[in-house]
Amino acid sequence: MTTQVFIDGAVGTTGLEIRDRLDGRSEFALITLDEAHRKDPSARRDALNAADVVILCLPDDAAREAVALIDNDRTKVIDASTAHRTAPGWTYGFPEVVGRDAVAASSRVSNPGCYSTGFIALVAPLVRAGLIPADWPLSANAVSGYSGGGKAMIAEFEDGPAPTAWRTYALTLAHKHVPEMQVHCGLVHAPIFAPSVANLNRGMIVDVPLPLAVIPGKPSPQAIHDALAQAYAGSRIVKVIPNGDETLLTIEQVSGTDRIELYVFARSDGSQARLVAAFDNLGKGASGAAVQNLNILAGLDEAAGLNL
Ligand SMILES: NC(=O)C1=CN([C@@H]2O[C@H](COP(=O)(O)OP(=O)(O)OC[C@H]3O[C@@H](n4cnc5c(N)ncnc54)[C@H](OP(=O)(O)O)[C@@H]3O)[C@@H](O)[C@H]2O)C=CC1
Ligand SMILES: CC(=O)N[C@@H](CCC(=O)OP(=O)(O)O)C(=O)O
Repeated sequence: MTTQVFIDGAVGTTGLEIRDRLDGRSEFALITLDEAHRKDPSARRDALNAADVVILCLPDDAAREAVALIDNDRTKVIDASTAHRTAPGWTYGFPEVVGRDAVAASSRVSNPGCYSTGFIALVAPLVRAGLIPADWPLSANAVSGYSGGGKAMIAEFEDGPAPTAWRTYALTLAHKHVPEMQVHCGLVHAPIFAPSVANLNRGMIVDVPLPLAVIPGKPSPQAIHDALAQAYAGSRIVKVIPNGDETLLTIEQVSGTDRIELYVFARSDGSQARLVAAFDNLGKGASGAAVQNLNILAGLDEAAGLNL
């Protein structure tokens, strides 16, 4: 059976990447709107209600509006925006963390934020395993390619005058991804989150420092690594990289892919560790994750069409 899919926001950064991944896939038929109608609420209402699955690649307000335009109980929604990531009635679309069955059974799936994907991949299994106490004061540093800011930021870096090489932001410590990080890791306190953007198109590294020697129970780096390896055993998308002799990790090694690599780097005495997630903000951080969720909603192999 062919699944009818409508991407609302199909010519934006995330939407175009989803179209690329669906190209040539006979399991899906795309409902499209031409340039004159792609923002027309009436045309969008028709397309939204004709689809079996809609993928919202829109700013938050437009995503809420799109959901309100759906007036049947058959159309399923995958929302790539921040609008519904902690909303009641929505399933957080991180199958490796919430369970594939939970996503498969849902008609409202919120696609995780890019930074949140890295943080939650690293932290959620460790809180669940009791290796990080739920009330531990966590922090995270991160760097993103500029495509993470969508068309406007791409234009700023590629067409604007003298773009910066690197900048940090969210200096009020209230980045929009913090609530979903806290909720989906089950943390008592919001993590301190320090994102930055570099002058490269795509790619993302999220880095969580852990002072193991002062955490109750003093978990060892090996125990942390083993808990992550166990949580993602068998996943073709979330890869826990065995401890090796890496002395460098580059953002380029994962950009252009839909996988996420998790690392545990530690001092030789085991007193401190850095948990690091490396992935593509437009891959597992957005469009790759949306296609994975679409595959699940359609009852297909979750990794079909992904670049792993
Ligand atoms: N880029 C990334 O790495 C990630 C993005 N996201 C999220 O995905 C969503 C899309 O982001 P992104 O693709 O980067 O953004 P873009 O700005 O690149 O694309 C958004 C698209 O939505 C269109 N649009 C805006 N308002 C409406 C409307 N009312 N009706 C129909 N179309 C509309 C825009 O039109 P126009 O072309 O005319 O501007 C644009 O094409 C956002 O919520 C973003 O936060 C999530 C994870 C990662
Ligand atoms: C570099 C950059 O600006 N990144 C964006 C996050 C991109 C993203 O993933 O946002 P959502 O998933 O929440 O829509 C930001 O920090 O706002």
